[in-house]
Amino acid sequence: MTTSTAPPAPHNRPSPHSSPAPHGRLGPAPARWLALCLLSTASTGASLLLPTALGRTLDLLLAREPATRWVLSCAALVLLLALLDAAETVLGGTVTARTTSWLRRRLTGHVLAVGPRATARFGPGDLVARLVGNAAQAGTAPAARAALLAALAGPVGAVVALGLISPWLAAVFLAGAPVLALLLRAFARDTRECVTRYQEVQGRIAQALSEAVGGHRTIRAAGTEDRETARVLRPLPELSAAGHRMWRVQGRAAGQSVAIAPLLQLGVVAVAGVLLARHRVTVGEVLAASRYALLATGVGVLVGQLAGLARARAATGRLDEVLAEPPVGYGTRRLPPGPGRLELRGVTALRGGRAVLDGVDLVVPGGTTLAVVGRSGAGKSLLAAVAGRLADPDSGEVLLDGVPLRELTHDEVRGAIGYAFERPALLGGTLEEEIGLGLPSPSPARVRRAARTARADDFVRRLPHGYDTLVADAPRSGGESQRLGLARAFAHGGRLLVLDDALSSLDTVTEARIAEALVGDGTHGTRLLVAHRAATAARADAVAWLDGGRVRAVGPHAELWRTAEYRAVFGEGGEAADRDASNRGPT
Ligand SMILES: Nc1ncnc2c1ncn2[C@@H]1O[C@H](COP(=O)(O)OP(=O)(O)OP(=O)(O)O)[C@@H](O)[C@H]1O
Repeated sequence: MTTSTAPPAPHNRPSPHSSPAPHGRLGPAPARWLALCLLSTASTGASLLLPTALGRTLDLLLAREPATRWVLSCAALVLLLALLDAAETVLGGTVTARTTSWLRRRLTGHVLAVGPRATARFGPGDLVARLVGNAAQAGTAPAARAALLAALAGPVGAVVALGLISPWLAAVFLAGAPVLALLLRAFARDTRECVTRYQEVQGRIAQALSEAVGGHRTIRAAGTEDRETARVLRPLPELSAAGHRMWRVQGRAAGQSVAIAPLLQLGVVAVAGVLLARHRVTVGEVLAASRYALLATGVGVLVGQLAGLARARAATGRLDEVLAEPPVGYGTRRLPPGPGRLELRGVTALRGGRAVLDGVDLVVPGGTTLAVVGRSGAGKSLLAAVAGRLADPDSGEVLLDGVPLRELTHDEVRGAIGYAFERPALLGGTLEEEIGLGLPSPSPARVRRAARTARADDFVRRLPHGYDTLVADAPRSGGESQRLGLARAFAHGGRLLVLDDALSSLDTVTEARIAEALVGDGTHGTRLLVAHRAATAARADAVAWLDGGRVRAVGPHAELWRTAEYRAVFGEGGEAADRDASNRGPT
């Protein structure tokens, strides 16, 4: 069974989910994001006005002049700050939630548009970690960016306000500002590095865990639970190291800012004191200057915002890696009417640097059945995948009724080709929905007819809710699952049906009945069967004998059977040699 994936099609066309361009910096709700920026900036503006208002109030009170208006202004500013803060929290949460949901939708669509190549490159566990954890972190990016803008506006505004009180005050602060700027830059860089590392290790743990969950029977049978736990958790020390480094970086930045910020504040207040003594500023202005100095050196706020943004950006980088994988491209052509003639012309497919299919030429006339046989690893599953455009060849062409599959639209190719696999993936609906999967409007009669042909109708009807039973509530054997997969393929009814080892778990009687129905009634179009049993091959109109990725011979089974090497493919019991069905995963 092929677990591999094809390299990108040489002439990909964009699909609805295809745009690999990284998402916009403003996220999916630019109006809300702008509103958030305005709110944050307004909040910063109000906090910048407050010291001036307080200073002015103090001056008036000291001069025993009426200050009611200014006292009320101060109260209004404090109230405004509280309201803006509440609005910011609500709007920030909304922007984050919308961005996260948008990213998850986009990533899910993209992963499915890329197909098995995405799973092969990242692994299912890591993909889930990116989709769940990293998408949530990346979703905070627009709100974090807005918060950082506002946090930066605070110190900038405070320096301007200091300059308005006295240029000397601004000069004192600006003398020390480069050190603060360098400190923040180094902090942002170091944080990003360790956060990226942290998230990458998390992804590896998730991947190992998903392998362990998928293989729990094997682990239990081998009694290797402890070893497996140790394997899943092996990256923990790396995770811990990255976490500790993150705290060290944060601690160092906080420590350095604690050392520098008070010095700067002290300098500003000292100069303000000198200016007061020389009657160049008022007492109220000294009060305002001391508060502006606090605002200007608000590195603590900036450090927090920067750390949040670094986390969000690192997560965004991990999502962008997935989004950069090109999706499968489709063409614009439709199929002409035809019997379902399948043609492979010089098909070569590389995997792991070697040609798993090597210049395969095959023609399956419309309405006939071709069995593909060969030893394990001969390339049968890859040939089945290429024939139904689940993978693209690296060179050569696959044509259905004379049209290259790559030139067909998505709906045309999926509507024309039905599939059944050794282990069908049943995706969580009712059995009726699962059998009708992919059909625009599957009628109950069509679903039941297909189930009867696949010998699935009996056991489905024995279930308490029959066809309405949810997949999760339908206990089934491997053979019963296969029959549901076959029913799905029969219900599909396209002009080409590809069965990739889809009869292997059936008892011989059931297999014989299904194969007879499939081959005999002529309603299933053209059929390509990957077969391990000699009896299945014998029922086909012709057999393609695959050996080491090449077609060794094509002909009726009875004719090929005269060759000892062909017989050896099926082994003594009539089954293909060297098979190890136990390692195959759901398809
Ligand atoms: N991504 C990959 N990287 C390297 N080799 C791969 C990859 N995918 C598949 N192969 C190899 O390609 C060969 C053909 O695989 P395929 O699944 O088509 O064999 P098969 O004939 O269907 O075997 P079986 O009868 O055991 O199912 C195998 O040797 C397999 O190891």
